[in-house]
Amino acid sequence: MSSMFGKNRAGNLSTIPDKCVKECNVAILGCKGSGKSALLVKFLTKRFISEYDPNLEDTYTSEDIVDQQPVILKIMDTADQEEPANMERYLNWANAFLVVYSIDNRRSFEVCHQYLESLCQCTKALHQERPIILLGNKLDMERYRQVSKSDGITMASKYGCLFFEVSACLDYDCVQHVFHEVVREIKKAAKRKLPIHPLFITEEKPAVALSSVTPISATCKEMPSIAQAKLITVKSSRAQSKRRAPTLTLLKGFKIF
Ligand SMILES: Nc1nc2c(ncn2[C@@H]2O[C@H](COP(=O)(O)OP(=O)(O)OP(=O)(O)O)[C@@H](O)[C@H]2O)c(=O)[nH]1
Repeated sequence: MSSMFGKNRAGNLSTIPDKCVKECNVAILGCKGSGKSALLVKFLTKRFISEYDPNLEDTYTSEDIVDQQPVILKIMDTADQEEPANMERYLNWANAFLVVYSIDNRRSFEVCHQYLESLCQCTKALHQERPIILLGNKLDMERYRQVSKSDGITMASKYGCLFFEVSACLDYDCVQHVFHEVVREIKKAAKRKLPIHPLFITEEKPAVALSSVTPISATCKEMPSIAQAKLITVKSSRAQSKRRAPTLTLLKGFKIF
């Protein structure tokens, strides 16, 4: 059933105008400590946190406006231990991926290589496209940089991803821009009539996916069975044209004020 659903959705995408693209599921991948949670919290609240429980996987929902169109962003903060695991599970759920490394940690960059390789292999096998953005985090740690910007660009080019460098603890606008780019990329993929939906749908059904700054263009991509992932809805004040960050309880068990 889920498989059929996936195919049907894919088939209908060509007839779906931009304004109907309402929902997208984004999985944030990357090794421990790369700053996935911090980036997500920054996007949701404009704040930077440094405390977290690294072992929990959660999914958050944010209502936002991208290019004057409302969108529901569901974002999964994954918690792989050391290396890519359970890629199928992610591929079954996500419309797009943010693959994160820390510019001051070479190992985290190498793990991204594994993620990108896995994602591309899976999406190729499934003949599907999932937008991917390669994201170098902790730009504020420039003086400890172990991964050059050109290394990031090269890897992104290789896998047909967009590429950005940001800092979760600095400028909010840059972080927001990345998430909005994901939405634009998903929209572009939908316009190209590519099947950006999961082949297997669980309770977490992406309605229609969505997703351009910078560099390189996207090529490969594809999805998780959000097993027991906790879903937390954050009614973003941004969606209501207010710039106040909401108070919410989320992120791996921590309270953010
Ligand atoms: N200097 C700096 N530190 C950051 C930044 N982003 C995250 N951190 C710190 O890096 C550490 C790991 O951040 P997390 O957001 O928990 O990383 P994660 O990828 O979610 O890690 P796991 O939860 O273990 O998967 C924390 O101490 C954060 O405070 C950043 O942009 N700059």
